[in-house]
Amino acid sequence: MLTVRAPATSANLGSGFDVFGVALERPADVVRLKKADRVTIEVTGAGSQYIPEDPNKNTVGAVAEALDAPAHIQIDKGVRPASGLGSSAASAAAAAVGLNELYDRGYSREELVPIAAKGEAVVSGDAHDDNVAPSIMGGFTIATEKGVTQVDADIPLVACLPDIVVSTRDARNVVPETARVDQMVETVGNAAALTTGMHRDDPELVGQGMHDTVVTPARAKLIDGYEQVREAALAAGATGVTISGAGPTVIAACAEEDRRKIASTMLDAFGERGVDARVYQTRIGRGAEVF
Ligand SMILES: Nc1ncnc2c1ncn2[C@@H]1O[C@H](COP(=O)(O)OP(=O)(O)O)[C@@H](O)[C@H]1O
Ligand SMILES: N[C@@H](CCOP(=O)(O)O)C(=O)O
Repeated sequence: MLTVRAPATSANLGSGFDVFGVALERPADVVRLKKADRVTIEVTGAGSQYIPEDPNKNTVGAVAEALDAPAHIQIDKGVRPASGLGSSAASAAAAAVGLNELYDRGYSREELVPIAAKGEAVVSGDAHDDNVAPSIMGGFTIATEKGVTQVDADIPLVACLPDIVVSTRDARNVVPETARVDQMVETVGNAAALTTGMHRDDPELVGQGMHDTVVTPARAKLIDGYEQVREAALAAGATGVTISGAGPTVIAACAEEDRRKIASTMLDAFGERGVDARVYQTRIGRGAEVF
């Protein structure tokens, strides 16, 4: 029996749609794996009633198949599904890291990223790597077709999860098919600022780089109160605010000393719209850990 803790992640960070991602210090999924003749899955924890235990429908089933590694897989969800915090990816990342070790397959962390992404294809129809990459490798990741670049960044974050369900599949359907050249120019500038900010552990530069006028405005319509929460967080000192992944979580970058105030301000702003929410005061953290 092997236990793996794989962290929640925040993908996109505004300017890095389908490319950027960060591992969060908390929350996380804890997955226990035992060799078996066939794949069986058991799910407990946050939102487990909405997660299928059928290996053809759970992200870990696709990973076990890709690694030819049948096992009994117990998933204790710390990351609620359809949260924008890489819930489906956290389980897939844990399964990839755990089964690789259990069956001694010898893949590197980077090689496990496309394998774990096969799980994402099961739920969102697309094998995007931007959640599984940071959940497996930790820190800030840039995932492209050429592979993953990883930086051990340290930035304080607030992730505010409203009691709204937005499935990644639905949120991908509202992404505009085209962007203007001026939006492309702005996106390149913001993405470059964010990447430099990650290298320097600079929350100002990271926050500045989270601005996006292409994908975020289209998706904001799916999150009741998004604009109010964003403005409240910025007024409380956040250096940047955007939708985490496909939403509905709203994520803010900040200086350490402002984090607590920003967290309570975001909760209050959702509350004023009559939306219950929970908040994680967190920071960029490590990738999947095996116990
Ligand atoms: N191991 C898993 N953990 C979480 N969700 C899963 C898992 N396997 C399948 N799913 C399904 O994936 C969907 C949630 O994934 P997604 O919409 O990408 O949300 P998130 O942004 O939290 O990853 C739900 O329909 C859920 O039932
Ligand atoms: N790049 C993807 C990321 C989805 O993240 P999730 O945490 O909502 O699953 C997208 O924006 O569609």
